[in-house]
Amino acid sequence: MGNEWGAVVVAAGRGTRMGTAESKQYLLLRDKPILVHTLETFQSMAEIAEIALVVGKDDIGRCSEWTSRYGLTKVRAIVEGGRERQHSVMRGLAALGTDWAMVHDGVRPFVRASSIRACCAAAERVGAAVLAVPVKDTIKQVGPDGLIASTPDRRSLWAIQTPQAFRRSLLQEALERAAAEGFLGTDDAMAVERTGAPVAVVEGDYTNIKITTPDDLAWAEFLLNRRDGEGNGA
Ligand SMILES: Nc1ccn([C@@H]2O[C@H](COP(=O)(O)OP(=O)(O)OP(=O)(O)O)[C@@H](O)[C@H]2O)c(=O)n1
Ligand SMILES: C[C@](O)(CO)[C@H](O)COP(=O)(O)O
Repeated sequence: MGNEWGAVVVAAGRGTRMGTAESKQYLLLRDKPILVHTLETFQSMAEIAEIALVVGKDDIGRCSEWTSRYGLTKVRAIVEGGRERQHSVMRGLAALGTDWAMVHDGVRPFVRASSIRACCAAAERVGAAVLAVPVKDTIKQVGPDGLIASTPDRRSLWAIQTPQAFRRSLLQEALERAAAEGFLGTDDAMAVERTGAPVAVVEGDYTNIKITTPDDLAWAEFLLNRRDGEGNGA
């Protein structure tokens, strides 16, 4: 990781699967909102020059207040998100000034600094890289009839996480092309993959969970206590 990096942290989702009145990225994990835990890891890394935070329009005010309260000086822009995650990423990217950009979910507070570094280093070699872990379960493709259609070879299956790291121009052009062609991906790499450019997969770890459903909150408390005993992997 030899270049200066910017990070887009997307947190403009509504958290419908969590089912809480408060959006999940603002739920307290011990003493601080989940989003603040996430931002602190990026803030702490010398290689990261700036952060573009993407949130809902009505949350810009409180996020701005938190950046002061928690010393998140690298948050250079807080921008309003879009309808889908991909739209939010595009808006965040437009607010970054660096030639290298990574995208991270605001609801993945347990990513390790060492994993971020490994992902960015791979992107510097290949142009694009994502963090991921090998799947542990057997995965089936299931048809609309509820019957198994196929069983892909597990050795080639990885569960994809964030951050996803890119030469900024590569991601920007890929996202613009996806938008022009009406393509919506569930992660950032998908836009790049469809241009034919290579994307490296970097093994991360299973604790980099995306807080998605209520069960994940108990797991998050456990991981936070454990991390306090270990440091954040810097
Ligand atoms: N229009 C959107 C949708 C999602 N996200 C962000 O993308 C990340 C991953 O999305 P997900 O876990 O699916 O979050 P939500 O969309 O909030 O959840 P749900 O799908 O349950 O509504 C989250 O940090 C979320 O805030 C975003 O910035 N803009
Ligand atoms: C980008 C991502 O976190 C990779 O696992 C995931 O695809 C986001 O998907 P979601 O549908 O927004 O949860």
